[in-house]
Amino acid sequence: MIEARQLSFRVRERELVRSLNLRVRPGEFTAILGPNGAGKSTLLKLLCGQLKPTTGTIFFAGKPLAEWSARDLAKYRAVLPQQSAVPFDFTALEVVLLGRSPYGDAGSQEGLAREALRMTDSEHLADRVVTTLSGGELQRVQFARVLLQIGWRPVSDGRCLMLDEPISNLDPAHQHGALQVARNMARRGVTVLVVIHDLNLAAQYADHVILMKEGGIVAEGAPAEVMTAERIGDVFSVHARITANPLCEAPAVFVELPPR
Ligand SMILES: Nc1ncnc2c1ncn2[C@@H]1O[C@H](COP(=O)(O)OP(=O)(O)OP(=O)(O)O)[C@@H](O)[C@H]1O
Repeated sequence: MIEARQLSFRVRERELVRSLNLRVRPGEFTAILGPNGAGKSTLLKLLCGQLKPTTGTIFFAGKPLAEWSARDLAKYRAVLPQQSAVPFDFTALEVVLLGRSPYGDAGSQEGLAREALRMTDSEHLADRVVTTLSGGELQRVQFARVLLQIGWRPVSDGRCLMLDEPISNLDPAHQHGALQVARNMARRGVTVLVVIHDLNLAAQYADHVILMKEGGIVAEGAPAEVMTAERIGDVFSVHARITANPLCEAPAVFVELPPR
């Protein structure tokens, strides 16, 4: 469970996140949506502790973030940033094993690391040097690393998986594969928070969506409640139409640019 109260982040005179209050619940897949520059990544960086808020407090499992030790925090929440630094010359398996660093047992967890790679359809990449991987392959390997960090056994402590655009480099099959894994993690009790640009995939996989604009939350709730044509049109500066997705019980969003 993640909670933020009166969260703000200011750089010089600009408020990138403005007085946000939010709760991200365990057992749910929560998607953060919004246009470029809305503050989604900044919010995620604040929530995971990478940035220090200008005002406000963040709680993990009811305890203020400032009171968590770095090691306990690393066991409680795993973060996949938009761009992860690639350790020079590491193999994919070694990168995934970095997910066990907080536990100090990477040497004995090769089997689990291979399972994490399997979950992201990347087991065949295990012995490849990561600097030679394609963008999508590397993104799947990094996803496997955070899966190993948080684990996939059912949990009752609401530990968190925080993913910033985890499917930006993936083909459609792997996009669905990664989002299915994230949803399955939520079903096992994990608090799953995902920044995502694809409105239709968000509608299909998220239990709860948070729609951001200019550093604030415009609306949040179930996808069908939040993703109205008027709201999507306003937030993204487009003409939007919403219909039923023929493949599942989710809204399907179509947009075009308004005439100039
Ligand atoms: N350190 C900084 N100094 C000044 N401006 C910043 C800083 N960090 C972020 N910004 C600005 O704050 C705004 C929000 O950035 P953020 O990365 O959170 O947006 P985002 O919603 O994740 O966008 P995108 O969809 O493009 O990834 C942007 O306009 C960005 O240029």
